[in-house]
Amino acid sequence: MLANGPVLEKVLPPGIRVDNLTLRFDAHTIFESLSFEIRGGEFVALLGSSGVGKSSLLKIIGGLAKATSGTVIGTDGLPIQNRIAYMGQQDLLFPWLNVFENVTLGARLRREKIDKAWAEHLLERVGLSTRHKTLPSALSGGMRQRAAIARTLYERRPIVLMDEPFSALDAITRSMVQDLAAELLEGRTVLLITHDPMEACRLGHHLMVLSGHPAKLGTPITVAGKPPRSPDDPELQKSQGELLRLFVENAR
Ligand SMILES: Nc1ncnc2c1ncn2[C@@H]1O[C@H](COP(=O)(O)OP(=O)(O)OP(=O)(O)O)[C@@H](O)[C@H]1O
Repeated sequence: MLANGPVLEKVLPPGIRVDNLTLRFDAHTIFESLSFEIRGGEFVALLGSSGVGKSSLLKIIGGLAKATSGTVIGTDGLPIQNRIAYMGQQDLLFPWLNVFENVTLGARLRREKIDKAWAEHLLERVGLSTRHKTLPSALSGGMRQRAAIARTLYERRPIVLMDEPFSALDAITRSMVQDLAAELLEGRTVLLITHDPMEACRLGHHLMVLSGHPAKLGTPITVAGKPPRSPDDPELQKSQGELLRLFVENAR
């Protein structure tokens, strides 16, 4: 703080408050009375076996699907749907738009001026600087995913929801893009679905595991230290061990 100068306060984004959320498809209850809170500015990784209900939960939080009952609201008491950037499992790139046009699509739809420098910076950071004019059909699966990540980051929303965003990337690119996400999403409220315990422990402040039928959330695991953690960080390894033990217990 500068003496007699302005106090530079960091404005925290809103967190997410989920209260008594229940989801049923016919007689099948996916989860029941799920309640939890993600504090503003925290990066939470959500894990759990396939089909347990992770994507459904993320879509409900993002306002893309309806819960049977329960509420989702910002920790500031206001709705969050218009403050979210959402990246789903499918990259949803528009096939007739090139990479640059896809990344800046949100601005186009809102009829805003396009921040060309920001889009170019992101495309460079995800390794697509020579692909601005390429159509999605001419990209590999990993490239498409990187374009979708750039599009999500372009939005600069206070809350970011991501469903397995790095799954199609090779190990080296994945590590590079994880570093980029940790850097650019620092200070935002993030909920990331991943099947990769290492990824969760590299990036998350807290880890939540959804398990059982109907699914419940266990006590969150807190990972000490600042993301992105190096793979040989003892805190990462400790949390990864804790997570794997939990998976084994849940499978019994
Ligand atoms: N629209 C729907 N109608 C009926 N059942 C559905 C619908 N959407 C999801 N389900 C069911 O809800 C359950 C949870 O699905 P969901 O996609 O949320 O799981 P997940 O944990 O994200 O799985 P994965 O890790 O494989 O992506 C599954 O049994 C799925 O078949």
